[in-house]
Amino acid sequence: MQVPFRIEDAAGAAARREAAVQQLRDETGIDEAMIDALVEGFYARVREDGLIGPIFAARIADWAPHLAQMKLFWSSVALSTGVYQGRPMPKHLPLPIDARHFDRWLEIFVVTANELCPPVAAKHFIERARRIAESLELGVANANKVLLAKGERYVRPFEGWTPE
Ligand code: HEM
Repeated sequence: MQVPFRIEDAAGAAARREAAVQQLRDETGIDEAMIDALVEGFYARVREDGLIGPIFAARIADWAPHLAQMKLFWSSVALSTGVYQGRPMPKHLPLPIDARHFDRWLEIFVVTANELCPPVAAKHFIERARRIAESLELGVANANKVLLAKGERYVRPFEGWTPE
């Protein structure tokens, strides 16, 4: 039997989503200004980094749209606002990266989050960053025909390999 669509159901769902976002804001203290500062501060450091900076530099000519996307991404990830509509996985699969790059990415992220955010917010961001980094690393390994066991890291086999 088809259930008739009711306007008040949709309104109720939207209100519940809004309340859940508000609860996350209240619990973590995270807001758009904090996300802006984190994203700007993080990528300023990334661009200076000798290992991962060149990988970004080779692909991102105009940083403004990338930073804008990353602010939406972190709003969706940290506050469940749903404002990011992209798919990060396919963007990372062709990159010349492995465990060493993910470790450096996370190292910079942890330092930046701890510096710019209060402890509860930093912890919230960092937990999510770790989880996503792990899933991206699994995906990158898979794309290179390597199936990682739980907890195993992806290290590219060719020792002389350097990021382009
Ligand atoms: C080894 C570490 C990483 C490197 C070198 C890297 C590099 C890049 C590059 C070059 C792009 C732009 C790709 C393009 O537009 O074609 C990109 C996009 C993106 N990255 Fe990463 N990334 C890394 C790790 C991560 C992690 C751990 C996260 C999340 C926690 C992340 C989130 C994103 C997102 C959301 C986008 C796509 C934004 C969009 O929709 O346009 N990245 N990354």
